[in-house]
Amino acid sequence: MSALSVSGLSVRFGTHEVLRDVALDVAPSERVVLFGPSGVGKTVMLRAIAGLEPNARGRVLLQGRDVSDAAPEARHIGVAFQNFALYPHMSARENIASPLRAQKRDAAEIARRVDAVAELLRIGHVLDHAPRALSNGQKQRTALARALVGEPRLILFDDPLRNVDAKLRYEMRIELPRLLAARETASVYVTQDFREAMAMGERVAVLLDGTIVQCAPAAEVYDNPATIAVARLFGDPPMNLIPARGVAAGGGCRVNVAGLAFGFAAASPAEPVFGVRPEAVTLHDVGSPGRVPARVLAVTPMNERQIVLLRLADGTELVASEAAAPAATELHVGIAPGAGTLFDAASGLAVATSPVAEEVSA
Ligand SMILES: Nc1ncnc2c1ncn2[C@@H]1O[C@H](COP(=O)(O)OP(=O)(O)OP(=O)(O)O)[C@@H](O)[C@H]1O
Repeated sequence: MSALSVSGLSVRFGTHEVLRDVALDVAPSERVVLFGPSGVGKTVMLRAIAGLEPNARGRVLLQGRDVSDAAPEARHIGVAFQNFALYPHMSARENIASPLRAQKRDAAEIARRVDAVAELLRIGHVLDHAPRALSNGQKQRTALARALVGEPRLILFDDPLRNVDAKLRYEMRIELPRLLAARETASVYVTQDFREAMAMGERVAVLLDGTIVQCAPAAEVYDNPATIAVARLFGDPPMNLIPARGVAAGGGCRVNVAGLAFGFAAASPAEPVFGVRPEAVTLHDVGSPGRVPARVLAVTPMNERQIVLLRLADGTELVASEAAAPAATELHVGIAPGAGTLFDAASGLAVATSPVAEEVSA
């Protein structure tokens, strides 16, 4: 039975429809990332699941139990927000204990569980501090401890690492999935950072224009984005999107992309666009069939990689991601075998993946 099952979720503020008939299922212990650009409705969706959004319509089931009309405290969901949301007048210990007090647990049990979760998150030594006397990292850990302490079956994370430094973010990307797995806790984790989505989510749900346009394992969203909009958002540098020409061939189509040709097992859309990740663009010193001449326009270092901007003979610009900067400025470009997605510019949808490279006929 799903840890969380959302269906028909709609939220409207006046004439602004933020969410439209959204559905999402989260399996027990599963980590799902809710990914999307700023203002798309990620926080609104979490608030609706938690019972904090009065404008929400639709059904929310937790372990099969319909909580659509239940008050937030009756849902037993852990929540961690990006701004920590600690009570300023309470110590870290009292903050962490607050969900247990709301559940009317006895004092001995509260003390035991707070100590255990504080030890897990390495904040045992600051439990008596007020939030203003905690570092940002300690505040974040206190907020996480509060979300975990009631041992909820589901935790909602609203971009919890947005306001913390790079070191803590890195630590938490490793620690948090371990912690959630050890406690068999399902989670919905909001972020607009695709790297965080890749690190935190077993599946990524991409929210755009009021609906979830793709919900799939993180690597699949990266390799095979369902729409051009997802391809533009998910990845940095983003996928190359190159207008192409397509003709029917065999049972599928043959697509010409800046002097290269690929066969896809689908009919050609009227306005084909060939998408390819920068990592799948290969650079070579010598030409051969399946390669086209290119000139290096710029090389920019990015996270240990070199981002190479290229111009092909027909004027197409393409980005490659390389381990080292190319030595020459005139070189030859190919596409890794099987890489590439065919999109339809008219609908914005992906229509085929896994192309077969073909010889270019004159
Ligand atoms: N109470 C409200 N009344 C009116 N509009 C609201 C209300 N709450 C949210 N909105 C609007 O709903 C939209 C979605 O907001 P939301 O905070 O969910 O975005 P988000 O995807 O979480 O963005 P970010 O990543 O920047 O946090 C925004 O346009 C916001 O202005």
